[in-house]
Amino acid sequence: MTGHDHYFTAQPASPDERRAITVELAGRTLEVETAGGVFSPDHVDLGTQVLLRTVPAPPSTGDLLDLGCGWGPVALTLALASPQARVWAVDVNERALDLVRRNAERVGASNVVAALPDDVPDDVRLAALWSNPPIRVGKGALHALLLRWLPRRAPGGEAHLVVGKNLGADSLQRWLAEQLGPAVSVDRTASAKGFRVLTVRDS
Ligand SMILES: C[S@@+](CC[C@H](N)C(=O)[O-])C[C@H]1O[C@@H](n2cnc3c(N)ncnc32)[C@H](O)[C@@H]1O
Repeated sequence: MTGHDHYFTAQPASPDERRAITVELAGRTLEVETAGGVFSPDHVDLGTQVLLRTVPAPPSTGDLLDLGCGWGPVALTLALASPQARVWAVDVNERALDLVRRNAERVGASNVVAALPDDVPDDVRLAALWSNPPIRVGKGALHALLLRWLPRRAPGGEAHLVVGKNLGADSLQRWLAEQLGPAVSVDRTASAKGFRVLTVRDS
């Protein structure tokens, strides 16, 4: 991928090159489809693994969000863990949305809704938000993204974000705490393999 072909563009220029990989998600061995031009196409990213291994089980019902779904490891985990919930798999990359749709069908997760950010109805309130967010879009865009979605938590809804220690996890934690104010806490709930999980919830 070149500097002009990021995985976070709507239509990546790099060859689609579909491939099947075998992954462990939600305690199951699954074959999923990935492609060039999406994030971490050959394996479940290490940061994503830290998120999935350390965060407690998601709520069993309500609207759950995987913010920046890529080919779908987080959304598929949420959907298989909580088959009664509705799982929004959101990304700006249309190739990623195509893959997550196909992967949900492959693993029998009929509760995944793949959507562009603007296609999630405004009245959806999130019982949980899990994300390996797109740090590489730059600080301004990342901050805007988080301030767009974190306030959409339902009362009691928790957000879990995995961020590399070297990619500004600690400064992001401080910034979120300042922005979100005293009604919300931003805690470091896990630290492993060079990643931190930040949890945002009502104080
Ligand atoms: C670090 S990757 C994580 C992908 C996937 N969740 C995983 O764990 O493999 C971040 C994702 O966020 C997406 N993204 C970038 N900007 C976004 C935005 N404004 N809204 C939603 N998703 C975005 C990227 O396209 C990318 O797929």
